[in-house]
Amino acid sequence: MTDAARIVIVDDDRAIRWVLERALAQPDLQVECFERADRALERILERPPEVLLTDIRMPGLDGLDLMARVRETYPDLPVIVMTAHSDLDSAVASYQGGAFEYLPKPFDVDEALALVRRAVAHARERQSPAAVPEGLTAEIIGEAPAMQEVFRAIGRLSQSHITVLINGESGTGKERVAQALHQHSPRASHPFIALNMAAIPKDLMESELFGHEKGAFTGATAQRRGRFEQADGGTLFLDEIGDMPPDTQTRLLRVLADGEFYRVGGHTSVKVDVRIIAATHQNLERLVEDGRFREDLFHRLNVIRVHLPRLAERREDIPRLARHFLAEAAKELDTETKVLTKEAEEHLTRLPWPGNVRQLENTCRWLTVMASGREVLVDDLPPELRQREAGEVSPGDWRAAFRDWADRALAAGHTHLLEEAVPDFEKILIETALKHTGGRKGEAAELLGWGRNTLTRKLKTLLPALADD
Ligand SMILES: Nc1ncnc2c1ncn2[C@@H]1O[C@H](COP(=O)(O)OP(=O)(O)OP(=O)(O)O)[C@@H](O)[C@H]1O
Repeated sequence: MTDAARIVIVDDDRAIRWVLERALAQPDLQVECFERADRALERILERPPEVLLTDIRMPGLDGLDLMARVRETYPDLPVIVMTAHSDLDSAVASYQGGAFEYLPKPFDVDEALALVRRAVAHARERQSPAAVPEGLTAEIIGEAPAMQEVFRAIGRLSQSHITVLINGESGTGKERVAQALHQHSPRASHPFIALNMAAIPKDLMESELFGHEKGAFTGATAQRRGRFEQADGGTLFLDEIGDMPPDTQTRLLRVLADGEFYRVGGHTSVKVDVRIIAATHQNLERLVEDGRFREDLFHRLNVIRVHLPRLAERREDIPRLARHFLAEAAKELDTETKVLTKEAEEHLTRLPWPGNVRQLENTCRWLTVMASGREVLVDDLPPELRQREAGEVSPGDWRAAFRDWADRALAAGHTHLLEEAVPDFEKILIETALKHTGGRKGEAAELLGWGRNTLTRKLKTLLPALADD
């Protein structure tokens, strides 16, 4: 078993500290409470915990200052903020890019415990490579020929500082390969910093990459080092590079050419030595053709290309990957490791896996929690995976695709998702029902389970071309 995870709690309210200390009194957690943020900061700098839980409003150093200070030294330390909603925006802005969770007050103790456990798992997954023995963070499973090709590339590139562009669908392991490239490079003892372009609001991107000076914009209360500076001597992994806005592309190109840049609002240039590994699931050539990605930047990044195959193109790896993820999930949840029956393993091997390795990993985590016995049967699989054979579209597929859409939309900063999704959802059902009834609306309403009047009303707003006037 791994050591107990250390959690630091900061709140000036004694009652909250008391409740949390009891809620988190678990064998796998070790809690330290602080009434004042300055004391907590001293402790954190002396010995960083796995997770920090902090209130925002406190006398003296407040939660925002505390996060800013912690972030300078431990940019990836997961922070859980306990606060009323009104303070959330400033909290997010001050910890932008770091792992961040939000626990609205008043909270439920089970919810707090679940959130802390998730943050611990996250912290352990992302522990800085420098602190973890080599090989452990980037173990890549792959015996399929397509993966052997990837390993050969990692080997060939191991002594180099060259820029690499990794291509592959979401969840195929691009970040993992980037980590492996870093760990097997001469830069291994320096930081590996990962940044996902799709997850950062556009207006914060430049400050995230290049840092800012105090007073550069509203909210810039202190000077901040950007990811480029943090990665000095090491590797900067730019995920979803296709989502980088044009202005930032221009700036990045200049940095790559000159090796120096200015912090936002700064007048002194900063010199860095950073290796770039970029990744995308998009077709960058097409983005260049469409004028959405700078051609010169594309050529700078596209020096060596590594392609990660979809999981469905390396099915032979599925059993080993599944065993590995089941063992990992058991360790993480401190429970026994589930074992797949031959039938379940064969079934998993035939599925289409649109979410690739990440979907398989999540499925294994799900099974570890949900399967009733130690042996996993086909019937234990989540319902949407039970029936599905490769290439066949089952009624459950849309849920996975839909979940994926919601994930991406949120990661890209969309809000009001229901307003976006519900009309499309209804439109698709109406169109399909009408197709089945040859356009007869009364019957279509029945198929949908609506009254005729409801359908008429919906058609007017959603599909005016089909509405009666
Ligand atoms: N070959 C592999 N062996 C073991 N674990 C893997 C492998 N490939 C991927 N994983 C795991 O699967 C998950 C998804 O991988 P990763 O985050 O690297 O994918 P990605 O292609 O960067 O995804 P995205 O484009 O969505 O960010 C991670 O938890 C990673 O550790």
